[in-house]
Amino acid sequence: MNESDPIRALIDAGRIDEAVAQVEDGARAGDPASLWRLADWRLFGLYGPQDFGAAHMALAAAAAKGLAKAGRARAYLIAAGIGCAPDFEGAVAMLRAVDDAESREQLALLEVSPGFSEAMGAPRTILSERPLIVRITGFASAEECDYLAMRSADALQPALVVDPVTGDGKPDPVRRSDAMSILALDEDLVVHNLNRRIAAATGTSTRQGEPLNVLRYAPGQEFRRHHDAYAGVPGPTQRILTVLVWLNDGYSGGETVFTELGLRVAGRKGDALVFRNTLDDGRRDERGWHAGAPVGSGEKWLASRWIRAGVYTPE
Ligand SMILES: O=C(O)CCC(=O)C(=O)O
Ligand SMILES: [Fe+2]
Repeated sequence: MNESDPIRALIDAGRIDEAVAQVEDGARAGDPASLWRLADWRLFGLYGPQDFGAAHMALAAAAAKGLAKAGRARAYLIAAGIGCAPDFEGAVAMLRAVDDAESREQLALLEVSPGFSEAMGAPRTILSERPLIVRITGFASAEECDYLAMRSADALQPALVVDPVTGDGKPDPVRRSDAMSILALDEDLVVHNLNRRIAAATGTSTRQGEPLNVLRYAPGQEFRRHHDAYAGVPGPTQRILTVLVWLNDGYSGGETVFTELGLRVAGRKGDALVFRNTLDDGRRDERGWHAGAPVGSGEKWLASRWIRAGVYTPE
């Protein structure tokens, strides 16, 4: 029995109709916690249909009652264009209106982070023409890098690889690091701003990106030689591009090594590496095999985003 959360307790007991009725009654009465729960259910289509409009309305009502996290969540939906046209400036204005400690932190970070258009102006070095491998200097601000590492630290788990047969994640000696993914609805405006920049730098849409991963390699940990694209038939799920953002300095080893090209790249905090995994016809480019070399001393922190040929996060 879940004493602290009676709705959860009803659901766990299989009394779904009662739980739904209580949440709907609470929402109608303007109870912020019920509105928040209803928004979550409508966003994910739990205990009723997926309905982004209803989620927006519930979040707006909860925010009007003073629930700051509802205002922040709605700002993210507006930035990402979930249930509405994307409007980054409108989302920033909404965040400003929320004015709690977390929204102020996000706004301060947005102030010191490169914007969407500045992504195109950052200095680029072409490390390889085919496959295309480009290093972008100063892609992320130091503050953004610290923020990503800080907000991911608690959620880091041993990294998994996708089992090609079952599609499930499983531990594998290929990948020895800790990792976490920032799923779409856990994004905030700071993360979304980075994802927008990644989209701009690769000429893709944010919807093509898989969730941003944050990786932490301890001494001796590595990501052994692998390919980010799938070997099979090209299609919308193919991972056409990868973007890595180095989140820290101060470790030895840990270079990103393109084994077929004899190319070793040592990252600097805030720099990004963009590489194409596929040929023009969408098949895997066999020259794109790569590894994260073992870290010697210190910890290596990295953000990575795999970008698909088609939409990954549907609206
Ligand atoms: O850690 C690295 O340098 C490589 C990471 C990588 O290959 C990936 O995340 O797909
Ligand atoms: Fe990779």
